[in-house]
Amino acid sequence: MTPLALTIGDPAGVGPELACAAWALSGTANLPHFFVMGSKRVLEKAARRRGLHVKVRAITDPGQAAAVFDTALPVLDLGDIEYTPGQPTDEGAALALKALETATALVREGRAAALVTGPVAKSRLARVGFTQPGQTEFVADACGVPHDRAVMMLAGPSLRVVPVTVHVALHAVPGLLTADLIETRSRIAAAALVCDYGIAAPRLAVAGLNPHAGEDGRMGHEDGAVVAPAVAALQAAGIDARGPLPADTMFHAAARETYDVAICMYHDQALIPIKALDFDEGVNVTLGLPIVRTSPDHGTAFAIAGTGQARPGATLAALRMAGECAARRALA
Ligand SMILES: NC(=O)C1=CN([C@@H]2O[C@H](COP(=O)(O)OP(=O)(O)OC[C@H]3O[C@@H](n4cnc5c(N)ncnc54)[C@H](O)[C@@H]3O)[C@@H](O)[C@H]2O)C=CC1
Ligand SMILES: NCC(=O)COP(=O)(O)O
Repeated sequence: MTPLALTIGDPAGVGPELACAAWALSGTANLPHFFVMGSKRVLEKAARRRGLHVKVRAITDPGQAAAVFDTALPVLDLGDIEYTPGQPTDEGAALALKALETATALVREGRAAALVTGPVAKSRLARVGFTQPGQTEFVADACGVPHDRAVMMLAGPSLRVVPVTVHVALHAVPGLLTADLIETRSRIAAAALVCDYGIAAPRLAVAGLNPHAGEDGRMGHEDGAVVAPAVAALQAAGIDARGPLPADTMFHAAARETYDVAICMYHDQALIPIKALDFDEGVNVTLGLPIVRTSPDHGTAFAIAGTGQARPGATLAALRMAGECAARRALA
């Protein structure tokens, strides 16, 4: 009954209200027990604004969450702040960062079963001392895992995708892509699909970088020079990998049946198809870590925070997936 730790995210975003909505739906959605790392007052205000009757109860230790969860949303309280939905502040970013740091430490210590991070705005966090490109790299650093071995995967009912390069400018992508990076990230993804998702022999579809996967070098050299050698190395290691495949025909329904994960060369090549297909159930999960970490696929959605329009599906899916992966690891 070790609970999951859910961070509140940026208080001005949709994180607090979705934490409350998830608790309110936890019975019907069959969610594992969780507690929020954040602010009792912020959660209470967010629930009220959304018209939810959620009792929020402060706990002092994750071990108390199970006894509280059936009647109230447990929170490890980091204090109150002034906040307005949709209007991010440095104070709010500092609370989000503190929640992330504290929750990550608790999961590392085994006092919470997995980390589920609420949405934060990276540009706001950077103003209060956050040095990493995203929460993925923050958690990797906390676990002592090099950034190239902490692999972002987005998973939904229709598709799983891994972006090999992530939060970098598009013009930098060709220079960053190496056969070694593609192979390393693909191997970590394949291993995680076995351990955390119970897929005995994962099938990897590796996208090309250029249109038509380079069209035999007429539309760019990277597919032949970088992606193809990575796929060959994966195959030589006994991994069921194919590619480089033209990315434009990888994501239609019949194509998706032929693989378990699409290895993509850059952020939008991966995230556009999954957010088009599975936005309301998409989970961002970090593979290759000693702890389980998931997150809803969406961001802070400042424009709709506090309006009641934010849909909770991705948060529910992130909690559920974290619980399932943690349970599978506990049994291994
Ligand atoms: N896991 C995380 O912490 C993530 C954080 N971000 C951050 O979020 C901030 C805003 O990013 P955007 O690109 O605008 O993405 P976003 O996901 O916040 O919003 C994109 C669009 O989707 C809508 N939307 C988002 N979540 C929704 C929900 N639960 N229900 C209904 N509609 C929803 C928004 O209203 C907006 O129209 C950025 O600062 C970015 O860094 C973005 C993605 C993931
Ligand atoms: N586009 C995905 C995203 O922004 C999530 O990043 P992270 O904070 O989970 O590293």
